[in-house]
Amino acid sequence: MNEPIVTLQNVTKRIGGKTIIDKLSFQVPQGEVFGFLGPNGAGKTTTIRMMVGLMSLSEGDILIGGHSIHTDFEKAIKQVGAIVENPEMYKFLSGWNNLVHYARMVPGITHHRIAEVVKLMGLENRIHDKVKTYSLGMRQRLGVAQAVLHKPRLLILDEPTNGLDPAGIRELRDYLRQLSRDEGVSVIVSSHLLSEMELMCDRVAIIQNGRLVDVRTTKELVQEGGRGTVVFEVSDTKLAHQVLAQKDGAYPAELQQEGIVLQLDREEIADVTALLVHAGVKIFGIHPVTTSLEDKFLEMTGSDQIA
Ligand SMILES: Nc1ncnc2c1ncn2[C@@H]1O[C@H](COP(=O)(O)OP(=O)(O)OP(=O)(O)O)[C@@H](O)[C@H]1O
Repeated sequence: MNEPIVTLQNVTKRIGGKTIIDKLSFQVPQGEVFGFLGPNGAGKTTTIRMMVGLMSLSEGDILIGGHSIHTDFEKAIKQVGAIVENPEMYKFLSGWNNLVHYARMVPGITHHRIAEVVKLMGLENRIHDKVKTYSLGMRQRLGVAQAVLHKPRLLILDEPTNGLDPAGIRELRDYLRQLSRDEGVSVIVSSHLLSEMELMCDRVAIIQNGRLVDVRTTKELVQEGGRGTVVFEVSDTKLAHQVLAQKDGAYPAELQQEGIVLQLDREEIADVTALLVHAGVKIFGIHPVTTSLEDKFLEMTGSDQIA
């Protein structure tokens, strides 16, 4: 693992005698897109507010680029760009003028740098239009552009995909990946949307009730996801059913209107496909019904609060 950009050490937050965050410890390696995943009320926003200095810690420490948020606050926070609540933009100004206005408050930001981030976030064609004419996705990207103007090493976005449609989510993901590649910035995004995290992140920390459940690469989570429901759309469902029935109950299949339905892990999907093709059954489609990350999440947290 690279040197971590963020280290949480036993981070605890109590409000009014209630423990909201309970001894949370994990590290975010540099250069990763890291997901902070948990059901509503798990404590994602509270943790992020502590990471960006908007809220004090009751106990523990957060190191950013090796600097303690307690003893070296200025140096720690200088390395962070963030969108915690909706980014405040002047809707009647252009995107460009919003960035120029913001840049006046931060020493050392040139017009050249503004143009650079505008290009990085794919806003160059519309940057001189008023923000009120922007789509939600464009406003989010303008917010990200603003947050990275000062070249932070770490970008933190709280629920950045809220309200975006799937196309907007994919677009944001691609721009964040590009930003991570081109500027070497590490990105932390929080979400309760598992399918998004799977697409967007290299690694995820899963939290529930203010406690860490697990930290895994999304690849590991998907591979370990266990069995999921898979629908095979085939030319002859009866023949397919017979072929699988001959395998001594190894592949119990249900016949449904849309095809045959089985509970399989990844390896078994390949085996069943080979069996059917070998028996002369045409396969028109193989559709996993739930993503394995979602199954894994339910298994880990026992929560039904997923999107
Ligand atoms: N200022 C506060 N006073 C009392 N309780 C609070 C305060 N802020 C947060 N909480 C509680 O702490 C818990 C965690 O809240 P938090 O907003 O961090 O969760 P979250 O994971 O970001 O959830 P969501 O996805 O709904 O935003 C919740 O039970 C919330 O009610």
